[in-house]
Amino acid sequence: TWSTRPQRLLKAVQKKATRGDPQSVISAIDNFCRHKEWAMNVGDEKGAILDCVVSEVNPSTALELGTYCGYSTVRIARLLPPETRLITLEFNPDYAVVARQVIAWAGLQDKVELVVGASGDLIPQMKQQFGVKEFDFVFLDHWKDRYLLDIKLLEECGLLRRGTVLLADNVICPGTPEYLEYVRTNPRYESRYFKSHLEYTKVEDGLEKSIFLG
Ligand SMILES: CCc1ncnc2c1ncn2[C@@H]1O[C@H](/C=C/CNC(=O)c2cc(-c3ccc(F)cc3)cc(O)c2O)[C@@H](O)[C@H]1O
Ligand SMILES: [Mg+2]
Repeated sequence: TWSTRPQRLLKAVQKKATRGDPQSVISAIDNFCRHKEWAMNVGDEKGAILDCVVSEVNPSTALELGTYCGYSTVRIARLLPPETRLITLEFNPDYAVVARQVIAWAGLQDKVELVVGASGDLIPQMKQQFGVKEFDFVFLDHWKDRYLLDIKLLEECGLLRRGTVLLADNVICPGTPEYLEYVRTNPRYESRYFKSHLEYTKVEDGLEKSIFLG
């Protein structure tokens, strides 16, 4: 039976990275995607911007929409202080199986709660089932036509507070026009574009950082 790209990415991590060393996991994935097979991880260039924003926010509770192979999960979780946690939502069980092993290889499983399911179903459960009061930071990197729906849902569920930072990947490529329009025109958000490139390419892409004003 043929392996999938996420399974081949995981093999590269287990071969090249050191257990318990998140940076070596990040480097192994970036090398695999740059030299072997492109994959839709946020990558090293946009990843450095992600690192800066996460470090600046220093979130107690963070949410990631779209785990995929766990690359950005590792990038975020490695920066979180003890007793803080990252909840990451992934609806493809096969991707979740790979991501759990990538996160474990990095030694970050105690900081990360990977939940298998659709964001639209899981976000309304965050308070009751997952004991979340509110999120300090949200990274959006799932289906691009879900970004706007899901931040409206987060608003409705009272999961955003004054100062919550939303960081959205791929606002140029593949693009998230409705989301961009909303966060840039809605007075309840203060938005800023970080110009970068599509992971592992020279194509323009960028991250949109939006602060919820309450
Ligand atoms: C139902 C809501 C919901 N709930 C929970 N999990 C969900 C979900 N909807 C999706 N997922 C999971 O998230 C991941 C999908 C991510 C989607 N990402 C891109 O499409 C993308 C594409 C390019 C690109 C491709 C080709 C090009 F030529 C250029 C650019 C670059 C990028 O950085 C990209 O992120 C998968 O794990 C899904 O299972
Ligand atoms: Mg992306």
